[in-house]
Amino acid sequence: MVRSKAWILETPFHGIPKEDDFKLLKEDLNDLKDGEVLCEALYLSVDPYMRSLVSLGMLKAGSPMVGDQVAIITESKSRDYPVGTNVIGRLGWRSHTIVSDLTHIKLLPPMDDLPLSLALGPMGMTGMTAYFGLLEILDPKPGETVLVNSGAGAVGSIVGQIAKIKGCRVVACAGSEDKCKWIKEDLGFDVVFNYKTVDLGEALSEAAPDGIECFFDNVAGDFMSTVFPHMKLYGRIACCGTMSTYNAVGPQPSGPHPYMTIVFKQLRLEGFMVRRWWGKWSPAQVEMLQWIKEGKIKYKECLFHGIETMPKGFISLFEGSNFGKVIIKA
Ligand SMILES: NC(=O)C1=CN([C@@H]2O[C@H](COP(=O)(O)OP(=O)(O)OC[C@H]3O[C@@H](n4cnc5c(N)ncnc54)[C@H](OP(=O)(O)O)[C@@H]3O)[C@@H](O)[C@H]2O)C=CC1
Ligand SMILES: CCCCCC(=O)/C=C/[C@@H]1[C@@H](C/C=C\CCCC(=O)O)[C@@H](O)C[C@H]1O
Repeated sequence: MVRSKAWILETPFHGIPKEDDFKLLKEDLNDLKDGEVLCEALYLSVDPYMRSLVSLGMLKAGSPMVGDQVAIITESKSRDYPVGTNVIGRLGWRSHTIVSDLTHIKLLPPMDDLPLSLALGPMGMTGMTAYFGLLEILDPKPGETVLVNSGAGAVGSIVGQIAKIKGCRVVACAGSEDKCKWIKEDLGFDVVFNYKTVDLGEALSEAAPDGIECFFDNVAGDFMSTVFPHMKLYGRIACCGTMSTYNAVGPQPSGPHPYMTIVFKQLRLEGFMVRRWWGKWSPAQVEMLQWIKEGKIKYKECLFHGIETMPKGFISLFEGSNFGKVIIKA
């Protein structure tokens, strides 16, 4: 008999999630039926969207926490997935899972000798978000200025590096001096500032006196409103996420938004969900693997140890204490 540990949402979040909002349950799993496999989590992902699922009413009190994990098959009654196979799947915040519908798991992308956890970071959902959000939505040209916020995060750090590969000038910001040092010195972004300690408008005027062609926005809210006047004519904005609003309590802030600037500068804003390019993930992963092996894409992981630490890892995303991709090693 296998005992699984599984996190549920006990109390819907109010503001920034708290450890008390979660509850860890223990469940005895049944024996496998024909066609089923038993997955044991190796690495689990925590991501900002999990917070927004509560605001959207998609996660309620008592719901199992959702999310991707890299797992190993430890028991199998399926020929397609023998014992020892590594897989990735949206299996939730749980240590062991019986999978009956095998479309819920997939083989990992080819990763050579890279750590398996990268299938949740640069080789996985966050890396693909950076890849497609930048290349498909913004389509930056060599010499153009690309601005990215949350620049030391899982998505932002990859956005900036791909923009550098494409010959762009990268302006990025992050919320601590350590993060700024990493993205400036190790990742080679051109202009970096700590948005918490500067006047954002002044920092942008200084960083991009001729204006910004491409803005990859992970934050939205006042940050985005402040950026509009610094955009160039026909500037492009990829709306990737809204870190500044996920923990908002009550009605969402309504502005001010410089709408006239959007019209006058003929800006293009486009929201996206990375699954739009699901069919193109494989070649993108091949290119990402190559860039990582060539040292053109560097990555940082913020590792938490033990499934018990999942709420802590998740909360770190909203405290800004994470560096790169937050991963829980089971
Ligand atoms: N559209 C899509 O398909 C996808 C969108 N996303 C979005 O991409 C964004 C980045 O995700 P991800 O890279 O995983 O997360 P990160 O690794 O960037 O972690 C979140 C970071 O956001 C910053 N932050 C936290 N709270 C605030 C706040 N109130 N205002 C401004 N910044 C804040 C912190 O960095 P700092 O120290 O710089 O403040 C924190 O470290 C999110 O908005 C996410 O929802 C992610 C995946 C897919
Ligand atoms: C729901 C707000 C999402 C904010 C941006 C973001 O981080 C998106 C991440 C997606 C995530 C979406 C999960 C559920 C969305 C709601 C249901 C649905 O339409 O499927 C997950 O799919 C990985 C990222 O693509």
